[in-house]
Amino acid sequence: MSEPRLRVTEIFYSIQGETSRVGLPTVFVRLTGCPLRCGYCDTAYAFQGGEWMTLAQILAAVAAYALRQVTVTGGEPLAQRDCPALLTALCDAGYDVSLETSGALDIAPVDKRVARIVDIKTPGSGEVERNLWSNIEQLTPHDEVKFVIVDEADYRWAVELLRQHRLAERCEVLFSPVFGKLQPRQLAEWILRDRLPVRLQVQLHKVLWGEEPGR
Ligand SMILES: C[S@@+](CC[C@H](N)C(=O)[O-])C[C@H]1O[C@@H](n2cnc3c(N)ncnc32)[C@H](O)[C@@H]1O
Ligand SMILES: Nc1nc2[nH]cc(C(=O)O)c2c(=O)[nH]1
Ligand code: SF4
Ligand SMILES: [Mg+2]
Repeated sequence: MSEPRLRVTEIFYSIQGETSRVGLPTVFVRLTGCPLRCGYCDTAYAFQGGEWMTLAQILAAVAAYALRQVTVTGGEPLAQRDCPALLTALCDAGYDVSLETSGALDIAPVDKRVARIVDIKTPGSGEVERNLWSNIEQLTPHDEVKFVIVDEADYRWAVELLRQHRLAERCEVLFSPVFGKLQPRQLAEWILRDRLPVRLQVQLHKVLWGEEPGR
């Protein structure tokens, strides 16, 4: 077998802006390419291009930041064959590793030490038919599911899924408004009204830096 190599758009460090790890200084490895086209995607610059890197090159670039938290994202990281090998190598190197994934690809090959953040694509994303529903049974308390919500119809849809699959009993559940499209305050009011056992999250990095790439 050839040495694992991945196409990488950027490796940078920032304040974690999403998930329950929000606020922690984190190194991000953004892998190139995505088979989905969510209407709201804020990372379309990662669809093409990138640079091929070996595992050793990626590990060296991550190590240079001297942080404990590492997030692998994209694009859609699991669309690259060698992503599971990268995640295992990062765990072996002692990092606290999380993965941001669209929920369209099987999360089973991912190292169990990795916190898998699984986005469930809503109708408003335009990619709802890509959800791989078998991922839900694989979620553990170490993982998180996330709904990125465009409008009230998306909200209602997410609440229905939450109840149907008892998601809050499986793992942390995140509800996040699409930036610039749904007011965080509106989503907060709905969550409070319905007494939902979910965590509201806004993208903290956009509060801090706006929509700058590499943040
Ligand atoms: C850029 S994606 C990369 C990982 C993977 N492709 C996914 O969709 O989960 C990282 C996260 O950003 C979210 N996201 C993308 N654009 C957004 C926006 N405009 N507002 C809020 N969240 C957004 C996605 O839904 C996803 O949860
Ligand atoms: N600061 C910051 N935090 C993030 N958490 C998840 C991100 C992502 O793009 O997946 C992200 C990102 O792009 N920037
Ligand atoms: S799956 Fe993620 S990277 Fe791909 S288009 Fe949707 S939000 Fe963007
Ligand atoms: Mg982002």
